[in-house]
Amino acid sequence: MGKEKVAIIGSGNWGSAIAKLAGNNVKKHSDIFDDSKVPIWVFEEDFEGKKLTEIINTEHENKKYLPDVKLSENVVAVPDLVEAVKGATALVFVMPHQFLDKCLDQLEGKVEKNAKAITLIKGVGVEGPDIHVFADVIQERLGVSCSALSGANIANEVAIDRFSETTVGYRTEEEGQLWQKLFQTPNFKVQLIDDVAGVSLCGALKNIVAVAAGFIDGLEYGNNSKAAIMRIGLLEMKYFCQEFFKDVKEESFLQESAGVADVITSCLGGRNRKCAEAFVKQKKPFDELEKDMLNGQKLQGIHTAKDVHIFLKARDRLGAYPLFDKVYQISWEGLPVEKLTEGL
Ligand SMILES: NC(=O)c1ccc[n+]([C@@H]2O[C@H](COP(=O)([O-])OP(=O)(O)OC[C@H]3O[C@@H](n4cnc5c(N)ncnc54)[C@H](O)[C@@H]3O)[C@@H](O)[C@H]2O)c1
Ligand SMILES: O=P(O)(O)OC[C@H](O)CO
Repeated sequence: MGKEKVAIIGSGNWGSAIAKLAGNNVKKHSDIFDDSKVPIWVFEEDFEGKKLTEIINTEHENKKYLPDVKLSENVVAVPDLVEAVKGATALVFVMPHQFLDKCLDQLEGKVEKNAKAITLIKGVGVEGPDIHVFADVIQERLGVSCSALSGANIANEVAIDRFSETTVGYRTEEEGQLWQKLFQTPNFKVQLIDDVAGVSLCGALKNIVAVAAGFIDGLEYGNNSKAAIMRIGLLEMKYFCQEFFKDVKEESFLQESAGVADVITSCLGGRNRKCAEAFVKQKKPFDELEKDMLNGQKLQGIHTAKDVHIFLKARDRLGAYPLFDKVYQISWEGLPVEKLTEGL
């Protein structure tokens, strides 16, 4: 069997951080991976008068989305999506969830038959009463086995090698071990679990909880209130998974980084939290705050709150998830933020 050829699909804040790890690790495990080139698909744009791909390929740094972090020289920016995945057998999906569908439209029928994939995207796909995790969507649409990685992983901290953990929910143990080799470093510990849905859903739903935590910060209610939001949020995450995805594993919530640890880091330090605090304090809509505060990076939590609202409404189960619903009502329907804790 030939060596695995990696391609990274997405080059934002997390995509660039993970490209740094992967670019180094293919060299460390050159018996398994082709270490000559790790293509990273870049949605082309100009930055400071140059093409972003040109900056990445000459300065080995994504100056817009992950400044001051050097990427290994084998990480090569490619503006054409189909070109980026040509010949790749290990596909890493890591773009804001709102762009996945369009990418899959372009990739259908274009990936290697023996490829496998992993998604690092946090979100869910909803159509009325139907809900899907993205690992299943990618698997279905591209015909490749797709695992999921999620955890307490603020990209800027991982990128500068601060100790962190993450969880891979694998399809097969062998694939889990491959992804572990691609991402693990002495300071980025990759745990494996046979729970693609649990890992994926924790990553998506914690973003709703992080928005609620940001509202609490905006209201200046203090740490007891924030801890209560984290506890209630984690419980709603667990009930949701168990109600709608029967095979999720209990361990994913408390024993894995994808569960409780990601709730904590996101409620303390994430972008969803930060913008939700500003939503309360600056009284501006989220799309404006995203533009003002994130320099092109994207919020996931408010969109996931809307997706989950659509799904729960279609299933007539809104009443069972009051925190998720309050976040939706406040973010999208003008409910006063002071109502957040009422009835919880
Ligand atoms: N940043 C983090 O700390 C972090 C950590 C773990 C997981 N995640 C998850 O990883 C996923 C990707 O996040 P990120 O931080 O890499 O992205 P990001 O928030 O930095 O978003 C910017 C990216 O979106 C791309 N983009 C903008 N418009 C686009 C378009 N029309 N079509 C396609 N791409 C477009 C940009 O080119 C850029 O690559 C998200 O689901 C996020 O929740 C992020
Ligand atoms: O910055 P956020 O809120 O998108 O969260 C980033 C990561 O998901 C934290 O694990």
